Amino acid sequence: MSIRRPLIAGNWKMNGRVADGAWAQRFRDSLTANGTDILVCPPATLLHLFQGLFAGSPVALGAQDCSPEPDGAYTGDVSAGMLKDLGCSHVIVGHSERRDGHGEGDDLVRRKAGAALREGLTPIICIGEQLKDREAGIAIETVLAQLAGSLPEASADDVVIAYEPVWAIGTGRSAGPDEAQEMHAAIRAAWPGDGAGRLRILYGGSVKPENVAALMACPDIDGALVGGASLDPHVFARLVNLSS
Ligand SMILES: O=C(CO)COP(=O)(O)O
Repeated sequence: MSIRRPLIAGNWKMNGRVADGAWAQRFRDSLTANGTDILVCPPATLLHLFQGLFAGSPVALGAQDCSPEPDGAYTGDVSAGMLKDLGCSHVIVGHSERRDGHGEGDDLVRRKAGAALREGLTPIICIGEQLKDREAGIAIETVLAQLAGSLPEASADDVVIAYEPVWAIGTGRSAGPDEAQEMHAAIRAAWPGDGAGRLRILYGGSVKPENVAALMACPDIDGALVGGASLDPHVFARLVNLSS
């Protein structure tokens, strides 16, 4: 069991319509009181709607990506300041679906995280190895190299790290608690400077109500970044309720 306050974050990815606003009330109605921080990251198109729906609730709002630049002539991009304006407290950066699908590298991820920090947002910096890296026995060094390249200068209180092994995302094949714990401990040990004990490290990749408790029982797993299982309000609430 982690000594840090748990954080469960839902990443809706490119899913959701305005008509899904009813999700918020169903989710809130299914939550039981507990000591877990809760974050929902809908697509950018729904942030304004969900800002209103989560007002006065324990559910925080996050975005799935941001520009590394401040406002300006960047067609199609969304700045960290715009996300702050919509009530976001967090933003995911460096998700593997952006690294692999959009060619984003560590340097860009670090600049995005820096832009988030400058606006007072908490970046959730995603790192994780491919299956070929794990099979080659270089999972830990691969992930620690990503961490070193993706991390802006920051206090451990101001960022969240999400370890998401690419082979576990959307596959139904979660890392086992021992595999995940080993990586989380390595990430914490590699944290530069002091404050490593305060750093929150989330696990992501096929987290479900059925496996969340075993993952959360690990000392260095402080929460989860949840994709598919966050789309159903009752399933996600059950997962949150089981996390602390
Ligand atoms: O990518 C993820 C969260 O960011 C994990 O997705 P799944 O939970 O659908 O495997």
